[in-house]
Amino acid sequence: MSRTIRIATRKSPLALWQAEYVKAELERHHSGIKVEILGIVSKGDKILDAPLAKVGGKGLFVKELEESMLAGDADIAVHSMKDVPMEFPQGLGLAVICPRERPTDAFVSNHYNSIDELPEGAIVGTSSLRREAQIRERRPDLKINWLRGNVNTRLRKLDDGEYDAIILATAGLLRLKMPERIRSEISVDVSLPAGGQGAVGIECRTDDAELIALLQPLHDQETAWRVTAERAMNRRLEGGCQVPIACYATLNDDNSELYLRGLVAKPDGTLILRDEETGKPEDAEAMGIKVADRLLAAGAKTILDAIYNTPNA
Ligand SMILES: NCc1[nH]cc(CCC(=O)O)c1CC(=O)O
Repeated sequence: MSRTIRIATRKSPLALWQAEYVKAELERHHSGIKVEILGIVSKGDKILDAPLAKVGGKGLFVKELEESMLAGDADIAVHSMKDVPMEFPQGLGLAVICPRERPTDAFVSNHYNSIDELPEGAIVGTSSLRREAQIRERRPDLKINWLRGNVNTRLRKLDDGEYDAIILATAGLLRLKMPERIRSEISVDVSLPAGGQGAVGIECRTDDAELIALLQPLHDQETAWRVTAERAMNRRLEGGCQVPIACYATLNDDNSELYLRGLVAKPDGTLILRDEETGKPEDAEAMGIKVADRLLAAGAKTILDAIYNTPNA
């Protein structure tokens, strides 16, 4: 088939890696198609000194890519599933979820090997309330400082000595070919990942059946079941990646059982509500909702309302 597929992407190194990955996979599966990458500079990439919520919120990056597809300038957008909002605009939808990279958080430091090795009062950089809460629960003595920017910027700030350690997604460091930066992978028992972390999704117009068919070989059903459960939980809790919510699902060896763990935390780590559910992969969505509802009943709503009502969040 001779068709050109245009990929809209942010121009950060990670976003470009994801776009190049999808381009290579599409070319591998379909000889004869052309794939072009259309880099879009986002407002969120230009304004780095303000909390993301103030520049337009968690969905800002995605919205600009969606506009280019709706305008007909691009055919697909490639997203990190962790950053994709729960609802899609009219006419757009998620066509494919690609195989997941390692979903863990990574401990990155030039002096220490793990959270437990950090000396008392050490400074840890992260701007994820999810990571902050879980670190504080384990190590209330540590100082957690704000850290934004793309992966390279964050690493430079670490190297400049502003932090004793920083926390980044393992997947990002592996994709950017910096495995040596990972001093240790943080166990999911210590830092439960964000919903969708490590997975890449492809969004396109829902009326483009030919394109959706071309994308199908990139789909990974195991990742899709896991991410579906995680996102269902997030959706019920109305959480994006700017809230202290973690959710992580795994499959057993023969894919007969899906195991979902979730938590909602006070950012200061003094209260972390945890819940879990086991079920059939086909019931992923219902499992996510069930865990979320139990967390809400246990007090998650009070925690989340307090965060949404904090002016600087
Ligand atoms: N919040 C930003 C973000 N969104 C996706 C990744 C990379 C890993 C992934 O695809 O989940 C990262 C970087 C990070 O959290 O360190």
